Amino acid sequence: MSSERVPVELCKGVNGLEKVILRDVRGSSAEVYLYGGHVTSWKNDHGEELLFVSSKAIFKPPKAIRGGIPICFPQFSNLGSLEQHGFARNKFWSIDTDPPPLSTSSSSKVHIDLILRPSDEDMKIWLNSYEFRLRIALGPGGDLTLTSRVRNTNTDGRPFRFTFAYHTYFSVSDISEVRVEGLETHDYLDNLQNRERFTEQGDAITFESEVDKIYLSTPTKIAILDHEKKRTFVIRKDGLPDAVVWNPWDKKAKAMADFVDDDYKHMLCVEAAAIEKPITLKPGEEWRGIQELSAVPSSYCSGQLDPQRVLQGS
Ligand SMILES: O=P(O)(O)OC[C@H]1O[C@@H](O)[C@H](O)[C@@H](O)[C@@H]1O
Repeated sequence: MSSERVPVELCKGVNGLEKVILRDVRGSSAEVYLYGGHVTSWKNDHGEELLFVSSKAIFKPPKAIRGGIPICFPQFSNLGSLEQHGFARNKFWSIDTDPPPLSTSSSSKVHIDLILRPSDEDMKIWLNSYEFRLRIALGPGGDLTLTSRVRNTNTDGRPFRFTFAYHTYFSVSDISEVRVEGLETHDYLDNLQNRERFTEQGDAITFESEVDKIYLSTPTKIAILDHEKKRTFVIRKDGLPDAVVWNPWDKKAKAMADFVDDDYKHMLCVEAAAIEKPITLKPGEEWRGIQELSAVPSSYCSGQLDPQRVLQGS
């Protein structure tokens, strides 16, 4: 069998870091680095890359990889005493060879299960014992599903709390041509204005300057319409009420060492998250957060993209 057709392959990526390649028979694929449990590539069956990863991304611990899907856990942003976005994105995860069964359709798809457990050193920083299981599954239509299961394994009866985000960087043709549907009329905390609370207008979200907002209690479906590419990303989420929308724009882009000055034009982060109400788990309890991504050709209606068909369709 040629290596092209192996559905799950463990190999070396940038700087010799281990990565897993998932390949579906129809041609779509995904790549996951064990460093960070970090998805760095998701391609459709035409081989087109759907995620953004900066050409200046630093694939070297302890820096998180700039792009793809970093996992923010157990802290989103600086909302706590841990490092920015928590530590999961710069830990080495392991392949979970015997995960507890997941009663979802992902078992029949090409998938890989990863696990993160704290080392003794880690437990000095976050004083909790946990098991974080991450399944990455690629469907026959090219859809990519990430399922996180976090279990409290503290032996002294203590509960713990955490916040979480799938910090997904979508690849877009030109940020000025992009609209996000599904967040209009929802409340958000503006990270650029001391996290003050506002209500979004009734129109789709478009981009002409830096955006860094945490939308609260959002619908389970959000669409990103890329007018120029005639492509729509659909995000379906479960267990993740909030959604962060981030684009650093030109000034912040220049200030980031692992980002090309123009990169902001070609990416948009829409992050399925649990932030406003942190998740609390007692020992033995488990939380699940699921994000399913699909990319579909956009349909047109009187020259306009027709997001309703995407949002209301199955
Ligand atoms: O540079 P980092 O740590 O990957 O964070 C990138 C951005 O991540 C977003 O989720 C935050 O809302 C932003 O405030 C932050 O700047």
